Amino acid sequence: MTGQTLYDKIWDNHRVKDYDDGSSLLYIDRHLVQEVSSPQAFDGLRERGLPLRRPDAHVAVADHAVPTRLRSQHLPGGLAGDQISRLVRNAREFGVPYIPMNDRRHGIVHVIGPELGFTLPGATLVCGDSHTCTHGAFGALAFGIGASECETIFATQTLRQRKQKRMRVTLHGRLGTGVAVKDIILALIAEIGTGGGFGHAIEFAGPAIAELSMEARMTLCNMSIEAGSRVGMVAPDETTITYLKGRPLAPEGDLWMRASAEWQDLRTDPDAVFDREVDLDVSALAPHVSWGTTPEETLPVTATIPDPALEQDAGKRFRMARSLAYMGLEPGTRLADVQIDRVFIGSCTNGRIEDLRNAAAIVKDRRIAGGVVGIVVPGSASVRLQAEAEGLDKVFRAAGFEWRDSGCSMCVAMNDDRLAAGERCASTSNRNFEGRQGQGGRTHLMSPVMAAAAAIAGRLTDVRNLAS
Ligand SMILES: CC(C)[C@H](C(=O)O)[C@@H](O)C(=O)O
Ligand code: SF4
Repeated sequence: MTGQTLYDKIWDNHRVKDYDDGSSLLYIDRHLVQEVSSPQAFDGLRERGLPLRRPDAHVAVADHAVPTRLRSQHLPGGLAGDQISRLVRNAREFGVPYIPMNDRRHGIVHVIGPELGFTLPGATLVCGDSHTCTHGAFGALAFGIGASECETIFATQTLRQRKQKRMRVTLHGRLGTGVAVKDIILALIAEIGTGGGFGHAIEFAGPAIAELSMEARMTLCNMSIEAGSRVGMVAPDETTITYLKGRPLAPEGDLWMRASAEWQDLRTDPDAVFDREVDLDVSALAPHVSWGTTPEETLPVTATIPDPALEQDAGKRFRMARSLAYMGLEPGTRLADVQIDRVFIGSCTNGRIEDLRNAAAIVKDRRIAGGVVGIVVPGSASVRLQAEAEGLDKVFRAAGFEWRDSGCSMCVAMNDDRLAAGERCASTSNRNFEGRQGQGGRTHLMSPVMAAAAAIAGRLTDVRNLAS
């Protein structure tokens, strides 16, 4: 028998029973609950008169709909306000631990799970949100689920799942100056496509991973879903254990000693076989920006906008032309000549402390270009407070950025922060489809340092020309 992968091991540890059709019932250790995907699940429980199987296995927080501008005690109006107040009511009624909007622990689900030590290696963790793959950075088996599945978890703490195929992405080499882990994942998606990881659980491995911080690993795993894979994981190591030690919900004392020793051994066996292997040398990577309306439509910032007329594949040609029309771009234009109106630094992809430190280092003692509006939205209150303690808020403000409260903000047009039609945004988020940041809004995905550089230049620009 060949060895097992990290994914196989966690899967087996949580398998309650197998079904004839090849699927299995998995025990789910943790469930994060947000305001957009949970109302239906709570309604379902109410209708069926079911209690929660394990209230302590859940944490609820409102992140998509919360306002980020000078938050007061008041809820926003409309759908956003309704979603938040429903979550508050549901959490109270069903006994789910709830983190209020103005709490020091508030933030985007995928930022606070790790911060609280709610996300742990070897655990199964789910959330009614596709970017739940972020938590795989800790060596957890984490994936997004649908609203009806949230109800199943609430009621039974189990979920019937079909096992994914195994895929390993091995990263070699060292990132150059000004090149970020966001560039790795954008380059990977450009290469394998938005369907490249479909049906597979990705494990990111290789020498380049060992050097990455937890923040960077989370950025990488966060965008696995943009490559079509619901699962992206990294085996736990010293970096993981150092990050988790002393977190509010992490084990303590003897339990910590035992758990951390087990986590050290939680890795893919050397003789394990993957269904698909991809290798990427990160040393030669340039900073990337997306030019189209899928994360796959991404190029090095040094490139020019591609010409659909040169594309052989008819379907692809059509999609490219459509993307360019929506984005208001002409083939042959240098990416570095594309003017921008807005800059968004934040989201569960790049709203962590390291992201803000890196972006602040670029904007320090510089000014945002005239006419550009930039907002910095920490992924959590804890990130905001840490950044403020380090004076990063002052650096951003002095450069002309708005400094906001935690939330999903302009990553998704479900709150007050959104683009107007035709506005072009340099964004550190993860999705760029039509209307994602507001109807008619145009998104260019990039790393925090690239977004910071774009703010200063007033156009897409190669951060390596700014960094001194
Ligand atoms: C609204 C929510 C359920 C959605 C998701 O599933 O990911 C959102 O977070 C997103 O990033 O598109
Ligand atoms: S920050 Fe964006 S990607 Fe992340 S959970 Fe919120 S809306 Fe989804």
